Amino acid sequence: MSSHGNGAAWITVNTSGRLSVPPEPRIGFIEGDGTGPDIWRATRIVLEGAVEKAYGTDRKIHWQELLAGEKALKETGEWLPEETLRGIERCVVAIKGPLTTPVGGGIRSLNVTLRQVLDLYACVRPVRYYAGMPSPMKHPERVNMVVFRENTEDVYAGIEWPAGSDEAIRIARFLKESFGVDLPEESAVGIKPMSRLRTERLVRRAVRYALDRGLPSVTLVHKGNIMKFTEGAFREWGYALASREFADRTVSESEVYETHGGKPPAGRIVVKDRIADAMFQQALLRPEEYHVLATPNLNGDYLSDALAAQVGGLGMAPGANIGDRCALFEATHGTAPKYAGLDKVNPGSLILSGVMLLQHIGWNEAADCVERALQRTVSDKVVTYDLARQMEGAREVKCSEFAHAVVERMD
Ligand SMILES: NC(=O)C1=CN([C@@H]2O[C@H](COP(=O)(O)OP(=O)(O)OC[C@H]3O[C@@H](n4cnc5c(N)ncnc54)[C@H](OP(=O)(O)O)[C@@H]3O)[C@@H](O)[C@H]2O)C=CC1
Ligand SMILES: O=C(O)CCC(=O)C(=O)O
Ligand SMILES: [Mg+2]
Repeated sequence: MSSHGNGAAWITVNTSGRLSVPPEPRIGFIEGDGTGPDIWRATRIVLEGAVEKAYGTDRKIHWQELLAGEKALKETGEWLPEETLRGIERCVVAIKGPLTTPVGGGIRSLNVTLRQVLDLYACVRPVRYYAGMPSPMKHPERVNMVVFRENTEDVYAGIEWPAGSDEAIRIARFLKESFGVDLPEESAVGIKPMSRLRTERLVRRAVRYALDRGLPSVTLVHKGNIMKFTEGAFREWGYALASREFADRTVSESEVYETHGGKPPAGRIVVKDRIADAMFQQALLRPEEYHVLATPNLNGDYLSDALAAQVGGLGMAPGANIGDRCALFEATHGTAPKYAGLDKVNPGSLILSGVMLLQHIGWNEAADCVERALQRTVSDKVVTYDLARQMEGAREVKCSEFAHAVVERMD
């Protein structure tokens, strides 16, 4: 990893996770596959524009390129070089474009590997409405939720074997002999591990997030009626954690009705739970009742794209993978391969992930500058194809032109 720039310095993090950010931090970036290079170029223009606008020459980001995905394979022969993992740890804060994962076979997800290896256990995906965005909802402005998705276990742990493999046959035999469980012939087998400690640290982060921001509720989203000992346990562990560690700051929804006459006591957030299928319809019909959602990995993946669609689509859906030490910011969407290299897709999601990065390092003036300018750009109906096709009277611009339009609107 090269380092350059006279004042460039590393961000450091203490044992309680507090960052110390120099005026000219080195921040890692992975360009990504598919449309990644297009949206990264656009994002960089916007973030640099905002830092300059907010701080003049007093602050500056020194970007450190880290290789992953197709570019890494081409340049190093590896999909995810060790140097990249060490680079993210060294930088403490990094941002990435999307990386391709083949369906069915081939390499396992590099995105998931990054989260697991670096223990970035909370996938945080805020979903909010920017005025003027097209939406299939009557009241998209009522959607304002933050998804906290467990990022390291569940069916994403990658413990699975193909139908007919020696391992799948041995597991089927073991299940039959030990537990009398019959699997249909030629069954593929996957394992869904969900642990108490990993559930607790995710829910703890979600509750703290709600408390820090004065948000009214945290909802545990699970499929515990069917998967009783995994998703059902997520619910139980989540409630237990909230009442044990945040006893005087939280109240469960059932207590609200049973002992508080339907009104939560002042200063307490309500912890509630919803079964995942019901949560999708609640998000459409009663979104204003939900603020922070804490959920296992698979539910969180599905929910993030669905919620994004409610406020304008995957083009404006940011995210962060956060651990106790490092944070890696990335859009909710993938590589959108059919648009690769066309300078066409919406860089909004990665730009807003950059806003989350700026907030994470405490550069709130620059973060606000981007958000204001982005809002103005959308309000002026200067948008990429995805929004233009849903808007009356929009001016469709390319990905790079959108970035310049945002910078022009900075104050
Ligand atoms: N974190 C990551 O790096 C992720 C990686 N992936 C990977 O990405 C690859 C492609 O996945 P796929 O299922 O096609 O999902 P994608 O999210 O890449 O794309 C699906 C559709 O969403 C819309 N879309 C996505 N990004 C944008 C954008 N920036 N601006 C506007 N519209 C956008 C496009 O819709 P339309 O066709 O209507 O224009 C696109 O065809 C897979 O290999 C997958 O594994 C997927 C998710 C996350
Ligand atoms: O890793 C991938 O390719 C897909 C991951 C994904 O969809 C997500 O994290 O939202
Ligand atoms: Mg996804």
